[in-house]
Amino acid sequence: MGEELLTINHLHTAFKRGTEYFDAVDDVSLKIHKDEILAIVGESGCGKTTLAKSIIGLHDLKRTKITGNIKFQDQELVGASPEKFDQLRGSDMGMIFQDPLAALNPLMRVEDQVREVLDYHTDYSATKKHKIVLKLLDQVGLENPERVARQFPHELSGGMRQRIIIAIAIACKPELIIADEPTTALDVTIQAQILDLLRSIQAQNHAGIILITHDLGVVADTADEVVVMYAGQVVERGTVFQIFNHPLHPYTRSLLKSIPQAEHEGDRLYAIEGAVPSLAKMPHDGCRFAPRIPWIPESAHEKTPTMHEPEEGHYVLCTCYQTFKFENGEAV
Ligand SMILES: Nc1ncnc2c1ncn2[C@@H]1O[C@H](COP(=O)(O)OP(=O)(O)OP(=O)(O)O)[C@@H](O)[C@H]1O
Repeated sequence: MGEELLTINHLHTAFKRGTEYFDAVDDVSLKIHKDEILAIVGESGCGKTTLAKSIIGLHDLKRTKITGNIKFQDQELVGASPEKFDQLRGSDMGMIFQDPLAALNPLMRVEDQVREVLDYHTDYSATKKHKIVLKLLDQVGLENPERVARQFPHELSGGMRQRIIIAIAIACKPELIIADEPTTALDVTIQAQILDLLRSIQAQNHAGIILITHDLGVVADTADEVVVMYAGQVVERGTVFQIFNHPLHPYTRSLLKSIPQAEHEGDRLYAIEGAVPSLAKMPHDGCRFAPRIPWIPESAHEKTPTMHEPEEGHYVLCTCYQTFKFENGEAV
């Protein structure tokens, strides 16, 4: 494992609604190392994007309260100044978001958009920047970089646009890349290519990558470590092998069951009953997943759930992971 890159301890990110603050990220702790892809998974509304934005300093601090610690390299990011984040974003930290069209400027040619980040963070000559832009476009798998550099975003396919976003994100060789649903807007074949690209960038640049997704299917052969979030909390974390081969928390078990399987094509897809509670309705006591697994008796949950480590490096919140129900002879 590479050296530690980012360590988050007891992070709370709360949004102001009226006069009250509500935690969208509630006591999250995790670590990412260099050379590692850490996937953060969970349904929509579990707090994944809120967590990512806390790391890269994109919250409006007039309406958001962040407490706890985010240590990146040797710097504390909770409470860091906007200038500090401006300096980190694009240089030490790269970002890739879901919708490449929204992230690109429709009126600027590709070359100008990729070069912008070099203009901001380096004092290279124009010729050197031009060379770097072409090299980056080639590195992200775009054929004919000279031509692509002259094009506008609307002239490119969705997959090509996402490659441009990745080129911008890696332009300054960041130590940490945060990719928030980088493949959600793309079709399945392109999805696989973009994930391959992220993996090869990680291998070449030795970066740490945080891959945020609601889809456990994309995690299986991309990630090294997995963090499962539910209702603002980490409910399970472990290596990709542990999470896929020995999932513990009933939420993780349900997420895995809801991945479409080729051999069950045509069967009804498993869906987790109920929905993630909204911030205002978030229960503060007990296991937050309990209302969605009524078959697990109350006595199986902890009143105040704690993190357990039933096997080395594999963590799970609440004792309810020890209870299973059997459906068609299968434990769920
Ligand atoms: N700026 C904001 N102000 C108030 N509430 C917010 C804000 N951003 C997110 N929330 C709320 O915080 C909770 C977590 O949202 P978040 O977007 O982090 O979840 P997510 O897991 O990333 O979901 P998605 O995959 O849909 O982006 C949700 O209840 C959401 O409504």
